[in-house]
Amino acid sequence: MKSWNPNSWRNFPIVQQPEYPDQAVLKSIEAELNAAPPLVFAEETRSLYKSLADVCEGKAFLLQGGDCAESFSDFSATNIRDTFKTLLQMAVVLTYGGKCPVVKIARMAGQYAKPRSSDYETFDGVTLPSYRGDIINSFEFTEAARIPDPARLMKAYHHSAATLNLLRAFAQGGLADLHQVHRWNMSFVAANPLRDKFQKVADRIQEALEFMEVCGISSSNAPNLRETSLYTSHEALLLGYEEALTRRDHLTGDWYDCSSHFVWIGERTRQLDHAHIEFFRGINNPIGVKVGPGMKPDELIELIDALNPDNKAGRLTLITRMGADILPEKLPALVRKVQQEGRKVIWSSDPMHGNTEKASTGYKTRNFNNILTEISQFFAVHKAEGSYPGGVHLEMTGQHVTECTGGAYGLSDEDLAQRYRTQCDPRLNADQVLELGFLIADLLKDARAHRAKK
Ligand SMILES: O=C[C@H](O)[C@H](O)COP(=O)(O)O
Ligand SMILES: C=C(OP(=O)(O)O)C(=O)O
Ligand SMILES: [Mn+2]
Repeated sequence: MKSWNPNSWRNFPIVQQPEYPDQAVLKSIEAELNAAPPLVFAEETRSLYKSLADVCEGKAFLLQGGDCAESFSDFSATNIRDTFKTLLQMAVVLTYGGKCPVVKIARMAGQYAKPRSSDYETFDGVTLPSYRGDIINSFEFTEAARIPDPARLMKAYHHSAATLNLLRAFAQGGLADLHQVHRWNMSFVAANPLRDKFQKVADRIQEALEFMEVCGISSSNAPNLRETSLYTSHEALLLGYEEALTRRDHLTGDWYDCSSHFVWIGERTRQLDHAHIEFFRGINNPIGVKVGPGMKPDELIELIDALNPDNKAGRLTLITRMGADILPEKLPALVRKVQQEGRKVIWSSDPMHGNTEKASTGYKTRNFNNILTEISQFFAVHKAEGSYPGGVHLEMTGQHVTECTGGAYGLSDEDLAQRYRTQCDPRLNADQVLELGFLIADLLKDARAHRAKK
């Protein structure tokens, strides 16, 4: 491999980075971070890599989800717990309905940096620099709040550490025990028909557990029933932060970005000759890259070669985010090319970012039907091309928000004002996630039956 260092990205062009007024302060905080303990261990990252190799080979399904932008003000045990439960609930629906193991990756414990379409935003005639995520500046709409502040790197690190600590406790300390399956329901509406549907799944699982207990298999002797693996991820946009948390693993001598288990490159920063590709090629984490409608088949192969030159299963997840209308036109050629060239990748569908629209009431929103349509089209293309639809990537929360329209409750443009809380993009709420979970489970079951016949 061409020589690489955690800081070699600094010799490449880069976009979507803040301009800090005081470079000396930035340097000293980056040094402080570099001396701080890693957030994750390389060995954990390697187990995720292995699980993702299973996804790549069609033996498991990837569920990745969480906030568009985590925020310091929403940081609380309740919010972390509720998003965790929502992810678990969706995972159990997919595992049960799709008859398939599910690898769970949260967009949590580090999802603090945001690329923006525009450097400035205007409200009521006032124009200020855009909000770029809590690791960079503040959401508050004042001139002072929008100045990038390096102290926020340290704050993001500590918030990530505390979030991760709680997620590990939930995953291993009892809440994820399958016997707790009834407690994972986050539906807000008592009359939700899907609530009953979920209760039925939970009852069937409970019955199976009781039967297994009679046979001598219980939480006390079967760790798989008692605990789960939940990994973390974020868009590694702010490379100064990522560099500071990149460490050489003592066991293998390889470099890992220890800010989270999985990191991805966003649609706006994946230029082949730019800094993000340089940084990512040298870290040994499993990684992702967003693939929008502008991607060309040859360019995709170049990107894959840059990021996964050894063609390892599990290393690279292509997260397509095309838009419901455009996907059927653009995705087939990309899939065909990757198949022809024999590249091992995971195909995951982000049905959120290509379907953002402005509601008549002015809110940035996404419609449930468009989200579902993009996912259905994604499954249909992979069925036609003989490839494996390996996962979904969702912006979602366990909070009772009204940010995406549609779904079983038919949220309208007018309803959005009730609980519109996001600091960046609109998220699915727990009811909408559950609904989507059942629909994806059917698609997954069909995809797996189709593959089994081949
Ligand atoms: O989360 C993704 C991007 O940061 C987000 O979609 C950009 O939003 P904007 O178009 O409002 O800048
Ligand atoms: C920035 C994001 O997406 P994209 O890079 O696909 O626009 C995101 O996932 O929040
Ligand atoms: Mn987003």
